[in-house]
Amino acid sequence: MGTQTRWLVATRAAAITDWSCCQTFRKKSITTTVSCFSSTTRSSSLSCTWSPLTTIVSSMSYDKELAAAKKAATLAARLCQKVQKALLQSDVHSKSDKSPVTVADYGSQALVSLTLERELPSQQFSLVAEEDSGDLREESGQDTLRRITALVNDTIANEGSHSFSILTTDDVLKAIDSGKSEGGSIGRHWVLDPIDGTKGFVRGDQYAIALALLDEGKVVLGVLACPNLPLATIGHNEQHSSSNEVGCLFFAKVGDGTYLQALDGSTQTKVNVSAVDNPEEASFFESYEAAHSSHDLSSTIAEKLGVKAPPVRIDSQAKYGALSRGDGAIYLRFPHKGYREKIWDHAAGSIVVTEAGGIVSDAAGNPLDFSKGKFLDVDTGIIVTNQNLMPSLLRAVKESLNEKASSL
Ligand SMILES: Nc1ncnc2c1ncn2[C@@H]1O[C@H](COP(=O)(O)OS(=O)(=O)O)[C@@H](OP(=O)(O)O)[C@H]1O
Ligand SMILES: [Mg+2]
Ligand SMILES: [Mg+2]
Ligand SMILES: [Mg+2]
Repeated sequence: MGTQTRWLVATRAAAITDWSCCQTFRKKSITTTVSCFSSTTRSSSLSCTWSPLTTIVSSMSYDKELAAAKKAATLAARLCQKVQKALLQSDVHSKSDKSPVTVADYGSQALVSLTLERELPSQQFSLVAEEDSGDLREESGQDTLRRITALVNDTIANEGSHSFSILTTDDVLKAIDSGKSEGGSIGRHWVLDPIDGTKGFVRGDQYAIALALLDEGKVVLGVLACPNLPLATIGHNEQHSSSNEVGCLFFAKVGDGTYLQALDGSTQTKVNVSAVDNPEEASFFESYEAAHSSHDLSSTIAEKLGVKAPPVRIDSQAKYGALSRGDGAIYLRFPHKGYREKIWDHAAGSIVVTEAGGIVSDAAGNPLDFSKGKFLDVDTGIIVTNQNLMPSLLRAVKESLNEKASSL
């Protein structure tokens, strides 16, 4: 069975998997040794320079923050699983930009925001998140708001924790709206995509709850909960579990590597990006939705590079997670003209990949800058790969973009 077919089988199987089994919610104390990056440990042909600020940032432990983020993302994943299993057409709405939003996007955002505030009570809380409560405050949004409130209360009740009292619709609106921060280069900001890949979620395919922390404009930790992603590696690398289990939690902290554990909290494994250096042996990821990334351009780049395998198309930052454990070696993302990338679509994914030894840059080889507010201003697109392949990937991207420009 080809890689892509296996993916489709795995993701379809994931969608029909019964998730009613109880997930243990263990509070783990994470004992980690924080090491500082030096330019030699992450050397590459790209300008991956680590400023003194980065050194200061990487010397902090962020242990409490990571534990809170894992808890928040896991809880939100449970809510999403419940909704995806029983998704009703009436649960899916259109935002003003015509993109879909569901009760689970709102519920996930409310739960993450409430959990972070509860777990880190002494810290000033700033959250940059995708959703806002505007539509839920309209008369027409009242039923949906009640449904979201019930979902959030149910999920908290099933957790068995008594530290939340029953939430009202107002509490839920406030929790959603605490995601209105603008971010920036000063202080700490959480960055949340409550469901990344909403289209995939609605289709019954891949999606991710993506949560990251910025400190002075740098991503210092990231968590990606991917409830439908098989725990077993897909593609050629068979070093991970060979079970049919789905539900991955990837997490990374600056200077400390990237780890993967099952969403039910099983033992964690350190992961690394693929070390492949021959493009003929590499496979690449791209958006499932052709409207989100030019499949034609990716195909030209892959051909120039010498990649033989067909693209692996999956929704959401699950692509970053899969790449961080070596399922594929390249991720190409070329949005169509006029689209501006948002920080919540890449913050968690980028640290998950870089801490696993990979490189994330724009199409010109510049590192992504998360310090400018909600938007990521990237040159043309985003490319991700390992250190071996990046120089030739950059050349292939440059040539393909030049050819495209001269053909217009
Ligand atoms: N036109 C356009 N171009 C590029 N990107 C867009 C566009 N429209 C939306 N989005 C963003 O894409 C996010 C989904 O991520 P992916 O593209 O990786 O997923 S997919 O495979 O296409 O489903 C998706 O994230 P969610 O809204 O969280 O699902 C959007 O932020
Ligand atoms: Mg998104
Ligand atoms: Mg989203
Ligand atoms: Mg969206």
